[in-house]
Amino acid sequence: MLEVADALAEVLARARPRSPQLMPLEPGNVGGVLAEDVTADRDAPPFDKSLRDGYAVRSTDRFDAELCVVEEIPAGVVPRKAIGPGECARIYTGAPIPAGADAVVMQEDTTAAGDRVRINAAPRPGAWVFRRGAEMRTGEVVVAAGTILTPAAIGVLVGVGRARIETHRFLDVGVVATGDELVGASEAPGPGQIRNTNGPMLTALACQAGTHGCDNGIARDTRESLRAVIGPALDNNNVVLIAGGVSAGKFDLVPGVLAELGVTAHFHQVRMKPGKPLLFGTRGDTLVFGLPGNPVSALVCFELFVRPALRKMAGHADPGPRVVNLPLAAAVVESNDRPTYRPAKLEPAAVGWAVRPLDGGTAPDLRGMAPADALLALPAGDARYDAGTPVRVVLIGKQD
Ligand SMILES: Nc1nc2c(c(=O)[nH]1)N[C@H]1C(S)=C(S)[C@@H](COP(=O)(O)OP(=O)(O)OC[C@H]3O[C@@H](n4cnc5c(N)ncnc54)[C@H](O)[C@@H]3O)O[C@H]1N2
Ligand code: MOO
Repeated sequence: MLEVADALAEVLARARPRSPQLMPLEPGNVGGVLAEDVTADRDAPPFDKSLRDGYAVRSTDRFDAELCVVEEIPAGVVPRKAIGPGECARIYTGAPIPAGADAVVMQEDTTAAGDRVRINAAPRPGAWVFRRGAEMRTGEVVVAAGTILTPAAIGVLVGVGRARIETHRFLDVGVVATGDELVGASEAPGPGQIRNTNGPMLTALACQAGTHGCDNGIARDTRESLRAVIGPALDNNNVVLIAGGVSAGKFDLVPGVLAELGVTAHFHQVRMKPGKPLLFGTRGDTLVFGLPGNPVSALVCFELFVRPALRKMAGHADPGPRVVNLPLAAAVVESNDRPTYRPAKLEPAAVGWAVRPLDGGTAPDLRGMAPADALLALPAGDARYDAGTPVRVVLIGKQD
């Protein structure tokens, strides 16, 4: 059986970044990855700019007498007069500094008297002036290829006049839930039935990972039904997530149906708990994950294998998962023959952060997983970990 690290390497080796595409720059690009170097089309700020409401002055002036206010300069207005000795201009935040002036005195540090003003605190040269080009110079690369499109990066791109950018193509991710026992959210489960939580949950995970996640509904535990739902999902998506029907039972038909549909399986089973039955395959460039049906197992497999694959395909240099060492906020007792992942929550500690194990969250217990923002990654074996012990923690959900 494959170890988690080897299984992840196998997945990542087959998850190739998507080709770049010119796209309209929109707020919805947030979380994507820029695929080109973007340069500044002009200096920013484009002129020496006031950072305060106050008076533009000559820092070398004498401030023992009142200065004469020769002009008022709101933001958006071009100054017309140069400031000479004994003169100043009324100026507002964002307005261009007039010629001759080299500093701004905040209005709180002045006493106005008609068209004259007394400066109560002499400024240093350059005080409250944001120099032309201090943020960026014309032609300079301001957002490099590979940069994650944070809201601020989107603002910078808009600031240099970009209406379109090259980014990696969005991924289409199709989700298929399998099982005769499943009914939809609005239906009342009959005897032996449960609601389909995996479909919506995995679709939400795919959307959270910045893809077009699409819930393709429920396939029943027959070859015909599985083929009818999984076949089109394979045709129409870059990644297909199938939940359930991948372990050892008589009705676990997914591996056989995937083979019939032309999917090559690269591994089936990983030494981990939960999530052991995970199947990974490909058909052409399409990645296929046969996720275990237990909802927590499906979620853990998504975080450890699917999210990194989606990140790599979307152009992220670091596919993750992000693993940190943190002290436990409470003791944990674990006994297992496989490396184990348990739901946990990060919390501030006296110094830095700690990780608190959550109750429940075993393979079928999705409720216990719902508040988690991390997984404790505990090695196989019997052990008690006291509060304060550093443990490996996998951060889950959206990281950037
Ligand atoms: N003899 C063995 N039995 C099992 C093994 C094994 O190795 N040998 N593995 C166990 C492990 S570990 C897991 S995890 C499960 C996974 O089984 P499957 O992937 O085949 O999933 P199912 O049997 O279809 O379902 C398991 C469980 O999850 C519920 N389920 C399924 N789909 C959904 C859904 N969309 N929403 C909510 N809940 C769902 C299903 O009703 C079952 O209770 O197998 C163990 N068995
Ligand atoms: O390993 Mo399974 O995924 O525990 O329930």
